[in-house]
Amino acid sequence: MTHFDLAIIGSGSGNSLPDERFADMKVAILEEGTYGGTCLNVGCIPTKMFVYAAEVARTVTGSAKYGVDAQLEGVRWPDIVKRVFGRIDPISAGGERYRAEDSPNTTLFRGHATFVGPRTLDTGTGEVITADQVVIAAGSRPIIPDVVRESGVPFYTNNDIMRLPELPARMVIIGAGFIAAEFAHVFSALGTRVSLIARSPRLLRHLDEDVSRRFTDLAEQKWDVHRGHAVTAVRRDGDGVAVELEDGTVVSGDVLLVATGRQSNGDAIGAAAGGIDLDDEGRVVVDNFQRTSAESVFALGDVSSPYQLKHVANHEARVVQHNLLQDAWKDTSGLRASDHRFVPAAVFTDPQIAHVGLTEAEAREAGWDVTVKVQAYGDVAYGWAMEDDEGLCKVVAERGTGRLLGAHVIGAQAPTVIQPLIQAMSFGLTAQQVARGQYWIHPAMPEVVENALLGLDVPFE
Ligand SMILES: Cc1cc2nc3c(=O)[nH]c(=O)nc-3n(C[C@H](O)[C@H](O)[C@H](O)COP(=O)(O)OP(=O)(O)OC[C@H]3O[C@@H](n4cnc5c(N)ncnc54)[C@H](O)[C@@H]3O)c2cc1C
Ligand SMILES: NC(=O)c1ccc[n+]([C@@H]2O[C@H](COP(=O)([O-])OP(=O)(O)OC[C@H]3O[C@@H](n4cnc5c(N)ncnc54)[C@H](O)[C@@H]3O)[C@@H](O)[C@H]2O)c1
Repeated sequence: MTHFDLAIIGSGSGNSLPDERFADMKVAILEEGTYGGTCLNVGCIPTKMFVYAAEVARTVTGSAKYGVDAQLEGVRWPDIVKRVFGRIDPISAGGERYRAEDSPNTTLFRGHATFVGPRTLDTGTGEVITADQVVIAAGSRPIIPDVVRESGVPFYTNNDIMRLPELPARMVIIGAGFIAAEFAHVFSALGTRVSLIARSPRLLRHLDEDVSRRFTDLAEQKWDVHRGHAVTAVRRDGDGVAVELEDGTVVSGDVLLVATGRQSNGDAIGAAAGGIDLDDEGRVVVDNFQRTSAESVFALGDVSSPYQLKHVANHEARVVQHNLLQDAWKDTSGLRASDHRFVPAAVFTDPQIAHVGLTEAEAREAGWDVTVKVQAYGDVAYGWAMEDDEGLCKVVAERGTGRLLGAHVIGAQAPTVIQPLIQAMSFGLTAQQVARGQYWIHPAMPEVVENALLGLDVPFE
């Protein structure tokens, strides 16, 4: 049985752990799927490359209101796919080569890893290994509702939808969260008729209600949206698929995309044998230092985090990287802790959406004396330039003190527009300090943030 200093399950965020500080350690990386994990291969990066192409198409189809007449003559789907994966696949292959062939201290095991004892792993390749320290970075996988799985009808997830050989004429999407909203935008903008099935009355229902409502209204103008009903049956319909809802509606399409949430892979790593506790949802339980219940075993990213976001996985990886080099179970004084106070997220749909902190409802529920300002993109100069009648920036703060509690943006470049508010919250700046303690470039889009802050019920000089 080979012994390692460090074993890492998962080559997504786990791949970034061994840097020059680990050069003297004997490291094992265990990966069962495509090297580089979700974000690189089937998540953030390819989706945003498709989103960019979709936005180029939308710019053309929406140009007339600026007095520019243009027509979208066609979309070369195979070329779009080639552009995306022509860039990504070599990165994955290069990363794998680097670890497998060019890193003398690293051994790559290509199989499904499971704990068979404390810090003892069956690599899924016929070999069992032990390690002084283990990092579980095993990520998450799509949840497939029984009604879909048991139907036997072919369906796609984010794992394969981006490699369709041709652009489908009609697509049915089950789900109304991040992935559904992003792919609905991509395929619709490129010419597919998109039907979206939401079991809740609002799309992206976890977001602030003003944003979720605005998004739902706009989505209904572009897509065939069915809200508030569960799926009761899924069946083949010629070469395509028919999805039946509890109110009797039948929604048909050529392909079915399932986007109904993601489940931690913590349930598939033999956690009990490794002495690793899981929570009720199958996530690996970790403390602030990313330590699991098993001594010398850390976890990070989707396998243990409720956030399921790459910037969170990256942050936790930096924490684990530091803590691996300390005596983490004997002395916590030198350890780093993860900071989950203000985790932002963005949905790269149409329009883009970004948020950080509490929704208005959450802030009121938590007992804050809340002041809120909703500022329309269309009320600032850059919004005029864009003829924008969709976007808004909502800021939630404590009345009087100006303590920032949350920010919610829907509109062009929302993930960029919101960044000053993420920064302000992270560094403890008040609404007054952010609004009046700096210049805001005129007439740039962030003026929508400045005006939202100035509209709060807090004292400005
Ligand atoms: C379609 C989509 C779009 C997304 N877009 C964004 C975005 O725009 N911004 C953002 O912040 N986040 C986004 N995310 C979320 C982001 O991709 C994840 O939060 C992030 O990739 C998680 O990283 P990780 O390292 O925890 O897991 P992963 O990257 O999933 O890595 C886990 C690896 O472990 C391997 N593995 C699992 N179990 C085992 C085992 N037992 N043995 C061996 N190997 C194993 C898997 O094959 C995988 O390669 C998106 C996700 C999806 C699905
Ligand atoms: N831009 C980004 O940062 C980004 C993009 C994509 C994914 N992600 C991450 O990946 C995670 C997973 O994305 P997702 O969209 O699959 O999950 P999600 O949690 O965002 O949305 C799941 C959706 O599926 C619905 N749903 C669940 N079970 C259902 C069922 N049985 N029938 C019908 N509808 C059902 C839910 O009501 C919800 O609308 C996200 O939560 C996010 O953390 C992030």
